[in-house]
Amino acid sequence: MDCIGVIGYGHMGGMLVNGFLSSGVLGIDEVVVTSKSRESRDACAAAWPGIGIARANGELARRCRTIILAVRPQEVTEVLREIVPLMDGDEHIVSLAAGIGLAELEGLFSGSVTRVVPTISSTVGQGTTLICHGRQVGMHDALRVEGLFSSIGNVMLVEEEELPAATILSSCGPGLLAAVIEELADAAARASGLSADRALQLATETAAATAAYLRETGETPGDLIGRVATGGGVTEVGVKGIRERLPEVFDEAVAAMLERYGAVGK
Ligand SMILES: NC(=O)C1=CN([C@@H]2O[C@H](COP(=O)(O)OP(=O)(O)OC[C@H]3O[C@@H](n4cnc5c(N)ncnc54)[C@H](O)[C@@H]3O)[C@@H](O)[C@H]2O)C=CC1
Ligand SMILES: O=C(O)[C@@H]1CCC=N1
Repeated sequence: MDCIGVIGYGHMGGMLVNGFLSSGVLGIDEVVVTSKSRESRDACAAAWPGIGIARANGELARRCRTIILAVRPQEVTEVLREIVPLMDGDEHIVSLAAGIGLAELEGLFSGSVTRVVPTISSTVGQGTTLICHGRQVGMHDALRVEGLFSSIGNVMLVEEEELPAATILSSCGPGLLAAVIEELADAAARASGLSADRALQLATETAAATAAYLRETGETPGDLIGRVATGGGVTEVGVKGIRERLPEVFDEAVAAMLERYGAVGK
């Protein structure tokens, strides 16, 4: 059987297994998992009774044609060196590792390789998975991977040179926006008698509602600000301060992330 193997059952590996099985795109007998930590293997077996848990990465590689590497970037080389000698060569390696390029992956496995960048928001069926196929990937394998990830959210095909910036937006983005939501809520709570819990509840709901508004109306953020900020009113003084200071903050954050992106896994 053409099983899907998932090496690493951490945040991403766990999310993908849950998503693929919950959506029904894969059956329980079509997934094999390995993970270094005993706790995560036990958690997987408990969450999905009957799922294949391989004793070693090599065993998984012998059983599966599509192999998803959901280990940290610094662990990718070790895992590929371990499994490639045991593989036939017609497998499809799907790497989630941020910052590890196709050339590096193809240097370790000369067959079909795809880079995929999921997002934690696919836990709730939202957000966009980025997909970048290597030159060796045939139509059948490409469509299979795109179909798998479509079951947990949107997918976008990207060129490899677009991946760093696209990753920051789509995949790091939930972390960045969560920090913004937290800071906004904390500032409001500090300045008032509103409890921290209620401030966070309001800020979170407002973020979700604002994204829904922009998505559904097609308005730009500038259009929306124009509707909210009554002339001489409250919003405009806040937006003015943010527009003066945020570009520098975000330019620095993006520059730091791009620098780290180029160094991760080295
Ligand atoms: N967390 C995120 O939102 C995103 C992460 N990624 C990428 O996904 C990959 C995984 O990230 P996370 O799930 O956050 O990491 P994590 O640290 O939560 O999970 C890594 C898993 O790999 C296992 N592992 C480590 N060495 C292993 C080995 N030799 N054999 C088998 N299993 C091994 C660990 O036990 C752990 O379960 C990374 O390469 C990351 O760049 C990509 C997009 C988003
Ligand atoms: O922070 C990270 O390195 C991973 C890759 C993209 C999102 N999370």
